[in-house]
Amino acid sequence: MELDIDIGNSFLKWRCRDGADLVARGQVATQSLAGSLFSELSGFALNKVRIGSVASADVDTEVARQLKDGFAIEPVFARTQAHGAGVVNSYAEPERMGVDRWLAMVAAYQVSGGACCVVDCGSAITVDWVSAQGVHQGGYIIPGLNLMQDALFNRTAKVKRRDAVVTAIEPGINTESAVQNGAAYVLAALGERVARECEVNGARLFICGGDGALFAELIEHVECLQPDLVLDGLQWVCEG
Ligand SMILES: Nc1ncnc2c1ncn2[C@@H]1O[C@H](COP(=O)(O)OP(=O)(O)OP(=O)(O)O)[C@@H](O)[C@H]1O
Ligand SMILES: CC(C)(CO)[C@@H](O)C(=O)NCCC(=O)O
Ligand SMILES: [K+]
Repeated sequence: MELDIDIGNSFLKWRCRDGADLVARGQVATQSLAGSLFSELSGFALNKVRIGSVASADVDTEVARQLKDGFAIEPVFARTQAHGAGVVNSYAEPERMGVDRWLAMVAAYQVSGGACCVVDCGSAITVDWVSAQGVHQGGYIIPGLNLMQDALFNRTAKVKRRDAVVTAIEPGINTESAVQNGAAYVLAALGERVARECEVNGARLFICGGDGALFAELIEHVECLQPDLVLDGLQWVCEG
């Protein structure tokens, strides 16, 4: 059985498979990893554990410790490459690129076999462009929906966080809805631009991340949702 783990700044996501069959999956806040992370898997024999992490070294150490104690296995940590699985990185210092971006790009290119764009709507929103030849054209790193709102709550005197409202795209009629819908509006505008550029460039769009479903709905491209893109990339980057 193989366990794949994607550790982001907000959440750790994991998926355990036996061949092509899904055994179990889960998600836990990155801030609260103490305790037992993979209790559903206790008693199972894990043959392989692959991790892609953009969290702190302390977080990685804690996850590795739990895997060693619970399953007597050493995980393989994926690293961002200069090139691999048909994709060439644009960074002069590839190790500085978040491995989640690299994993998602590699998985997207493996699926599309042509030009593609990955939008990962997590703690941060990242947009990455890959050419038909697999060359990374570059990307964008943008504060995610929560971070956009936190910036306002933390850096203004009168915009205060109160109860969250249901996110919608309409102009807000109080502070809460103006802030929350403002973030959704930015996301929708970004999405419209990305979708247009995908059409012009003949690039296939891939959407993932905690706010990926919202993003896909806002731009009416739910067929582009690939929630496991980062996890999917692990098999290529750890074995390619
Ligand atoms: N139940 C939820 N609780 C908290 N955030 C949520 C929830 N559902 C969706 N989100 C959104 O999902 C985002 C986190 O998504 P995701 O798990 O993909 O991020 P991450 O991989 O941890 O982040 P990153 O890779 O950018 O460090 C949050 O910023 C928030 O906007
Ligand atoms: C941008 C995030 C936080 C998105 O998860 C992650 O990919 C990261 O920490 N990247 C490092 C900086 C970079 O990718 O250039
Ligand atoms: K992520």
